[in-house]
Amino acid sequence: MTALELVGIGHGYGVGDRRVEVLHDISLRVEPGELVALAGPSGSGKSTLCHLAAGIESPDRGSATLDGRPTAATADWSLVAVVPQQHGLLAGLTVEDNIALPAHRAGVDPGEAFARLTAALDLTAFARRSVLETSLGEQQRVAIARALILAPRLAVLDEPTGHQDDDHVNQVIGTLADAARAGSAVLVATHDQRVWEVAHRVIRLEDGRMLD
Ligand SMILES: Nc1ncnc2c1ncn2[C@@H]1O[C@H](COP(=O)(O)OP(=O)(O)OP(=O)(O)O)[C@@H](O)[C@H]1O
Repeated sequence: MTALELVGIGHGYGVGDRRVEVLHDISLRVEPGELVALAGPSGSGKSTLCHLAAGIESPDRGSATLDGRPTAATADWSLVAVVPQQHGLLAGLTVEDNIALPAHRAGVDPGEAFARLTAALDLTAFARRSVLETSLGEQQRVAIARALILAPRLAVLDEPTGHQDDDHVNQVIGTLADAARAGSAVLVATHDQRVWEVAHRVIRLEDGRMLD
């Protein structure tokens, strides 16, 4: 069964003279176990499509569904987990509390997944530190670990290698590939060719339209 299904998506911002149409007639499926990369120039609409796919916003036209339900109605990290460009971490919490938050909210023991993800993403050494005392690259990996801790049905990640050096890029890519192998549908907006190379498919956007 298709996990994520986007059908005829159109979306824009603003009203009247200031209205900007950003996405035009986007249809896309991401199956469980599939890693799909979303490529395209700056401003082509990748982040907007991520927001719609993850249900952060509802599309003006068309539909975005996960297992047949609008993603916008899904406030459950085991179904849809997101790594936004700004990471969205809770500044008052430690690294480990940020990562474990979805598990704690769901009443699930973060145990094995927490240990696996913190090791895979090189986060173990400073797990007890406040996220305010970590680098941007470390914060990005914390957000990735948090998104994957409940092995979500759908993970949507916006430029998840953007703040990483080569070694950590490889760790991030390996972690995303593992998540897909474990059955998540993974959608990644990225300029990073190294992510395109491991993706099952690369979808290209230009001026808000999908290229063939
Ligand atoms: N809240 C908003 N209000 C008005 N315009 C917006 C808003 N958010 C995005 N846009 C515009 O929508 C277009 C697509 O933006 P989007 O962030 O989706 O592109 P992107 O492909 O992710 O770019 P980048 O690679 O630079 O992150 C851009 O022209 C942008 O200026």
